Amino acid sequence: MGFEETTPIQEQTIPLGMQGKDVIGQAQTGTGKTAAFGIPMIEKINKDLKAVQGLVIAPTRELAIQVAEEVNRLGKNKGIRTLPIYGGSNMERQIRALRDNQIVVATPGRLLDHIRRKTIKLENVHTAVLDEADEMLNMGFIDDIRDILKALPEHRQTLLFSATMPKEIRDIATTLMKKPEEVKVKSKEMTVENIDQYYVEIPEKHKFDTLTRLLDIHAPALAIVFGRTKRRVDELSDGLQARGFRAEGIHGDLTQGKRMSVLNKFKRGRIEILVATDVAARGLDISDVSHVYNFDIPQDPESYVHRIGRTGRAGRKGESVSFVTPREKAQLHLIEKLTKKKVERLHVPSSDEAKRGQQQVAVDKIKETIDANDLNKYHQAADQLLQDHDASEVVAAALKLLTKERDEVPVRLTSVQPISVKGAQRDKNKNKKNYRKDGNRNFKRSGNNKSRNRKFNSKGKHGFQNKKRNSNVN
Ligand SMILES: Nc1ncnc2c1ncn2[C@@H]1O[C@H](COP(=O)(O)OP(=O)(O)OP(=O)(O)O)[C@@H](O)[C@H]1O
Ligand SMILES: [Mg+2]
Repeated sequence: MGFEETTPIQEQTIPLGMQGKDVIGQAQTGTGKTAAFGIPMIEKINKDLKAVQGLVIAPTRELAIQVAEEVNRLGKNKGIRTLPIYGGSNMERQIRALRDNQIVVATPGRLLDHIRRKTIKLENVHTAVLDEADEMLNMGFIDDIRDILKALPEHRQTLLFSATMPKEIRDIATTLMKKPEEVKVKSKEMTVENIDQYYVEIPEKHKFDTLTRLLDIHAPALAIVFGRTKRRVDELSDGLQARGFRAEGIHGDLTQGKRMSVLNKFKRGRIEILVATDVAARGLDISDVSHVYNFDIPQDPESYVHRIGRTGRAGRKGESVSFVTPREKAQLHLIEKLTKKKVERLHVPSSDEAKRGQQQVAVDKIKETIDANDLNKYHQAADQLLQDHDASEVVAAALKLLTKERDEVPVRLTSVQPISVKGAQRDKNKNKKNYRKDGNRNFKRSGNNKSRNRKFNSKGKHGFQNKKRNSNVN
């Protein structure tokens, strides 16, 4: 797969996995936890036994598909096949496919359906993995997980992985495991060092204009904008489209087909902005995501870690910006306490700065075109133009043509209540129920494997450094 060295979590947990130990593995987002459990699982599969021997459980359909794809690639040379099973897809076809796959990656709901209908045989499962384990052991899923684990052989290895692992959840976890080894990759911060983290303090009513300005200034390759509710996501993606961005929304009320198609378009770069609820917060591995915007600050500090972790993966650089209304400052502090990392304040950009940002994109395009050195066909026309016009005039006209001038159509969003720290605690339980069940939180990964040949690195920082205070928001 082009990997040159193991990541720390892989180095520390693969040997334990091989020894048959139960493991709770915690490491930052994008650091290769999938292979950390996938490699030892594949190593222990008996190729000659045509039965399910390894089981991975993941919270969303699309994550199940992505993990199955990665494990499939890892097991390819050994001839080990991995099947994703998830709700919303054809049951009969899954039952047939189950016959020749030795590893299954499943969402809890659909797996329980198969267990209850006795359409899956689990007596040969020797390794079970809970990916995003703290999520899987949270209110929404815990009962299903207990039922699933009961259906597995007593003699088995259980592996739990996540970037976050609150203590209460870890305590529940240990009751489901046999003397687990706890591996926590040592790092100062819970978030990845190569994500530059910023916040803007801003009243609710100015958030949208600020978002579009930041998008113009940052010119992200691919960006994810997180909103708090499904309605919010719909309104945001409509608003962004109205201002000329290629944006689409994804949340639990859309059909499976629609979610898949939006996500695939995003991976191929046919849309540049994915607007999402927390349904897209965990596990998704899309390498070109350069920016994450928390349009609404997350209710749950753990969710912040996962959301911003959609960028800065496998040693790449990333940036995150969280919008905080004045009454939500306490929530930001709670996040900083969990991540042990200070989030830097970013000044709110003015509309002039946004315009300069758009022009800069045009300037960069021109520079890239010059560097590409393929202009022979244009020189004659260029010389002609320069005879008749001043050089600066010609370049300015070219820039004007290349600059996407933003149509500042007014966009009004339904306002939402600010998050209060107390409210966040109270709402937590209520919320977990909302995304329960197989189906609401799902994504797929494309076969986009470019840029695989690389080492993990976390090189020095770069990026915008506009930390001046200024709240000029017109
Ligand atoms: N040793 C390695 N060297 C280089 N790239 C790797 C290595 N191991 C895994 N990767 C790649 O790193 C990316 C991130 O891996 P993965 O999705 O497993 O991260 P994760 O730790 O599960 O993150 P999250 O907490 O967000 O789920 C993937 O594209 C994966 O193929
Ligand atoms: Mg993962």
